[in-house]
Amino acid sequence: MLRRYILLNTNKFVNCRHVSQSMLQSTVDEKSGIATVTMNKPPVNSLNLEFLDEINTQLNKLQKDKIRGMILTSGLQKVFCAGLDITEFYNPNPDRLAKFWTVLQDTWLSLYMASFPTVAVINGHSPAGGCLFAMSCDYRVMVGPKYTIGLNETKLGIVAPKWFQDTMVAVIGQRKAEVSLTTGKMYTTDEALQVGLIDESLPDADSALKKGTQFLNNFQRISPWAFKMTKDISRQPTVQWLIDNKQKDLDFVLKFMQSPDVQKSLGLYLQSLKK
Ligand SMILES: CCCCCCCCCCC/C=C/C(=O)SCCNC(=O)CCNC(=O)[C@H](O)C(C)(C)COP(=O)(O)OP(=O)(O)OC[C@H]1O[C@@H](n2cnc3c(N)ncnc32)[C@H](O)[C@@H]1OP(=O)(O)O
Repeated sequence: MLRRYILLNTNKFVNCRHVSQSMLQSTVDEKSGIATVTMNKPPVNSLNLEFLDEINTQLNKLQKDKIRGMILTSGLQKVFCAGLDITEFYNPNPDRLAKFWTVLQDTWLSLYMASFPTVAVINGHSPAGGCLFAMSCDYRVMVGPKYTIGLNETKLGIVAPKWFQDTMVAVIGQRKAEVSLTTGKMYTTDEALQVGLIDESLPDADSALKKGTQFLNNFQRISPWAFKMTKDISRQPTVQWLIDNKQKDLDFVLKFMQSPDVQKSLGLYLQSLKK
């Protein structure tokens, strides 16, 4: 559907195509070809099976539409994305858990290897899976100073899978990633900037969106083919393990998540969140 002059979260009217409207809003600026994909699943954009499926479908559609770049952001007040929906793991139905994990693997591959340049405008907290999504974009602009970002899995009594860990290593390096992962460190915006987990920190969402757009505009003078080949070569070592081990990764998660110790930790963590 083509709609002109719709209001974007920058409070500016722009010429754009409205692609979808549900838990995910996607608009494409017709002049620049840049899509803004806004996650809008209250209260915290937690990634459950249906939401992940919608994100993956949208990423594949944007790829087919040959957009020139994408900004991934949140429509919520103070959360970019709270990570994977923990209720998918707690007392799971094995069939649903298998579908959930498979869609997560596919969504990550679609985002990490997107043929177009991607920017995460991190306008709220971004733990665990939220941090994974941000790290999978080509550039990260975060609104500071009050939000946090990191892979906090050990704090839940669980383990970040190899491909989560490898994604962090690719962004901040082996040593910093190891300390960050083992301690389940959640970084403040300033700390994240210092360690290289984010590329820029801006005081408000509007300036962060502008900065993200500026980054994407760099690619107006770069051939999409040259961009994609370069990104493929750079990211291939990080994705190859999952491509070769999707079933093994899934089998491990199914077994791990059904173990009584892990269920106990998750139950306690869920309870602490409710408090
Ligand atoms: C050898 C190899 C082994 C490999 C084995 C692999 C095993 C699998 C690995 C799985 C990897 C997991 C990745 C993840 O992403 S797990 C999710 C981690 N996320 C978190 O810890 C975030 C928790 N949430 C928060 O910290 C806060 O909610 C947040 C800062 C994001 C926002 O705070 P705020 O005060 O705004 O909101 P509330 O805390 O009041 O939350 C509102 C309601 O939302 C519920 N909630 C929050 N987060 C989640 C979530 N991730 N999933 C489900 N539900 C969530 C929260 O309970 C509140 O609910 P109620 O309104 O009902 O109280």
